[in-house]
Amino acid sequence: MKPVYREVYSFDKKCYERYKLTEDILMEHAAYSIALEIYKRFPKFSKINIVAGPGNNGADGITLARILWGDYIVNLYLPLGAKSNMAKLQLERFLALGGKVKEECESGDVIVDAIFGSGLKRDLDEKIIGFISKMNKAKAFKIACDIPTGIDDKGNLRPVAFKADLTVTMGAEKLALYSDFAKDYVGEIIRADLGVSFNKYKGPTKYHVWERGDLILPIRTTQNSHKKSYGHLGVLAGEKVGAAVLASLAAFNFGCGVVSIVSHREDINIPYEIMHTHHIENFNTLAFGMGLNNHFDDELEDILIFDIPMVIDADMFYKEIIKDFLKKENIVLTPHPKEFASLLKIVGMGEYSIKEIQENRFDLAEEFSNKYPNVVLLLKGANKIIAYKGNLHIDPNGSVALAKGGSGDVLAGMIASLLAQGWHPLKSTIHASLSHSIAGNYNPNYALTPMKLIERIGNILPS
Ligand SMILES: NC(=O)C1=CN([C@@H]2O[C@H](COP(=O)(O)OP(=O)(O)OC[C@H]3O[C@@H](n4cnc5c(N)ncnc54)[C@H](O)[C@@H]3O)[C@@H](O)[C@H]2O)[C@@H](O)CC1
Ligand SMILES: [K+]
Repeated sequence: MKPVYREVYSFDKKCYERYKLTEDILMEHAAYSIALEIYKRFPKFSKINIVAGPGNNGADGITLARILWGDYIVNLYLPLGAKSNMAKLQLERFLALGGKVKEECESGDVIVDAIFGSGLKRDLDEKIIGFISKMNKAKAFKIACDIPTGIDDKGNLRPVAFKADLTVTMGAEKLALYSDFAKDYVGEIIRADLGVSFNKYKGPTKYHVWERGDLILPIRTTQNSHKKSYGHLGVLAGEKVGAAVLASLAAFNFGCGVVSIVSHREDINIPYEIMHTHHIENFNTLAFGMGLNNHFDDELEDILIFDIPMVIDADMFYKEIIKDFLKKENIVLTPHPKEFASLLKIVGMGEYSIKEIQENRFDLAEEFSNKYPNVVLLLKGANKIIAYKGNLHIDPNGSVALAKGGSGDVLAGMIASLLAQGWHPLKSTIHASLSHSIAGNYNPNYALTPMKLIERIGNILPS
């Protein structure tokens, strides 16, 4: 698990005021850390094109040009000139070394984007959009300095962005790098230290990114146990029975001891390993909402009274009674953006389009979590956001292979499975999400079906 931040200005300030470092020292480290990646990856005299902007992101780029000059063929471009004091100073140093500023773009082995960083405040103008589109089309390895130009501090595109293979981010990782929009632009992310260790640089945060190595699986450790030691999950099946079947199979494959489908219908096909009942019985966990429609509407009041963990999904986010479930403990919600919009409307937190939800995912998830601190919210997306007690946990490990009907039912089943096995709701949600993401990295990425995904849950290797 690694910490990420909305902004790092306060940490830079700490470096200046408390640690007595200067902007010059920080910048030297910033540029050197990009140089190091180039030295590691490209032979001397490769052609490095650096496009630098007018501010200090640009100044990082000009500093890099100076460091590489003599070892590489360096082409420096300044489409907007050098305006900040540091940019001017770095340019002076570069020119003193014999460096030249180029006018016409040339092809190269590497393109470094140092146009705008954390100072991006408004949409890019036509000139820069043209530049970025040319840079994106170039057949070169693409490195973004701090953050790809065009991604703002919320992680939104303004309106286009540099498409990096590698982002070297300065000081600490920014939350914006983990927005759904940023996922196609950041490439590999490397953090650069700026003259003090990360431990001395960083501060407390409410934002955490979870990595593959953090995964905990429900490995059984006690031989003297039986099926009920691993919980009995009930999944309510409504109109679309398939959704409940997928959730049930996922839960069973992820370690739950017994899984039952509750359905009022007789005529449904249920896999052999899943039990079938007509009534809610002695379950220790319940999952419902997927494919439900109005099938259990008369019983939701009774379900409210059960004091067991519950995973609530899909159709439940369109029902007023959801408000009462939010008052309970041990509740996990798993909406996709459209369902989240409906949920926010029902609880009186505003009316949002799906686009607005996506542009404000972090803010809205955090706001919801502050209002309902005891509920675990998992907001689906390219990078899943898990919110609990006002903290955000981000799972960026998933892939586009998961963008398919049924993936969400599998995820809900996996979370319910860990709840049934006695795990805390937050821990259940984080590790089910990570497992879902890891199992969902599939080649070819168009061919992952929910049944294959369920099969793969059983093949994740413990780290
Ligand atoms: N503060 C520090 O101590 C350090 C800063 N560093 C670098 O400095 C960067 C931040 O520098 P700046 O604050 O100068 O900001 P930028 O270099 O990102 O932006 C420069 C200026 O461009 C203007 N601008 C914003 N959006 C624009 C748009 N769409 N079109 C045209 N102009 C626009 C703004 O006036 C802004 O101040 C970081 O991203 C990082 O790369 C690093 O050198 C490390 C140390
Ligand atoms: K940049």
